[in-house]
Amino acid sequence: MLIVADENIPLLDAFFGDIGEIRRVTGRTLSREQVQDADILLVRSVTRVNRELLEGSRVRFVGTATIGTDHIDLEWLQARGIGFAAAPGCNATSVAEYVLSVVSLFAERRGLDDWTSLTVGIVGVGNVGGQLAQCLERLGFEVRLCDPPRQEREPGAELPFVSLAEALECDVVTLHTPLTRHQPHATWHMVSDPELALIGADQLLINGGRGEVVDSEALMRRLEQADAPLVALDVWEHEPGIRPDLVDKVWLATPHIAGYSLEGKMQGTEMVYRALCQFLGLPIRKKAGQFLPEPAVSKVSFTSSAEEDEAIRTALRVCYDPRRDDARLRLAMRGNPEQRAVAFDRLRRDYPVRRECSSLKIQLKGTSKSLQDGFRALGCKLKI
Ligand SMILES: NC(=O)C1=CN([C@@H]2O[C@H](COP(=O)(O)OP(=O)(O)OC[C@H]3O[C@@H](n4cnc5c(N)ncnc54)[C@H](O)[C@@H]3O)[C@@H](O)[C@H]2O)C=CC1
Ligand SMILES: O=C(O)C(=O)[C@H](O)COP(=O)(O)O
Repeated sequence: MLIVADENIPLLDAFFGDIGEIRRVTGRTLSREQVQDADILLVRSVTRVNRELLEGSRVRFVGTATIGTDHIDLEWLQARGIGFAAAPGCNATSVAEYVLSVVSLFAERRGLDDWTSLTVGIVGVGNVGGQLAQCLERLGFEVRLCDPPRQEREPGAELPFVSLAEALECDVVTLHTPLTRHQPHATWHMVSDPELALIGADQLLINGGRGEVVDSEALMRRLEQADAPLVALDVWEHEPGIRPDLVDKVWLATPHIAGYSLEGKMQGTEMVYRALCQFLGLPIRKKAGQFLPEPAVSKVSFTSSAEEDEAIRTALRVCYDPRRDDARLRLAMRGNPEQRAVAFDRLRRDYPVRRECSSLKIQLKGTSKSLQDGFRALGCKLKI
């Protein structure tokens, strides 16, 4: 059995080595010829999987080790009877930690002692938005949730949903919707001139979903105005050929790596492995956890002198500080368009190991219950 797989999927040999022969390919440039004789195709978000790629091939199962599926023509796969699996929720914790870290930097920039005084509007309350909301609420933030499809599906739900306009009133607005083009709730360019006009200079807009959810022409126009909001973009229209002038204008610019914790990537591989085993009728013998290495930083201690917010933010940034990715992306924006696109993908391919807060043991001596609860909200292991 031939498995054609994106070389950026971690642990390919460990998970799939005894299922078939693996041919590693560059996901961005995968061609019909490379996939023609494959039985199984494993991709990440950069490969468009559709009729143009697969017509006439032997492929009978496609797996994407990602949450998003906007790069896959699901209808065509279904019509052809080709098996499919994605990895819902695999890197939701990683994205939530990215957002928390960005919010912590924003609070510092605003000179806030208490970062939980910020209100946070979450647009798209699925695996990522839901996990983020839960964590923020446990930390003491006021959170507003906007998810019209869920609001319709769950009319009697306990969760109070708000409109997009109401979410846009929050100090921080963070986008976690999939990219969709079908009405009534299409997200393509969901945030354009009218929506951007609703957020002002003391607010922060984060996009951790898909680049095309925000109209980048409109965003450029808004960022040229004196009362423009701060913007943190992890995802961009037209990746990898993103606009350097937009990178210049946004406050925090990262190369679509919010979900790039090692745990998140490895879980993505495991989920596709499990689905493939089911598809082929094979026993499931492996788990991502068995391959997780020891983290570089495993323990952090705080004493009774620790200031609560400060301690939480320190631990968060031990795991992930987006400023390093921001600096690297800005450097990568030198050169001509082709060089910039290559540099964008290289940053993602050669991404350093990043671990989630759950990899961190927090030692607390004489600290308050609320600080302990804060670390629990982050998923850290506690030693009290
Ligand atoms: N930046 C990154 O590295 C990553 C980005 N993503 C992106 O984040 C997206 C969300 O991920 P999950 O939460 O796991 O997906 P999910 O499918 O669990 O949740 C998405 C939520 O968005 C809601 N939604 C759909 N249309 C909406 C609209 N017009 N307005 C408001 N809400 C709407 C849905 O009802 C759903 O509850 C993915 O589809 C993917 O595109 C995911 C992982 C990593
Ligand atoms: O899971 C998703 O959806 C994502 O956006 C991934 O984190 C993107 O990673 P790549 O598939 O582009 O490596």
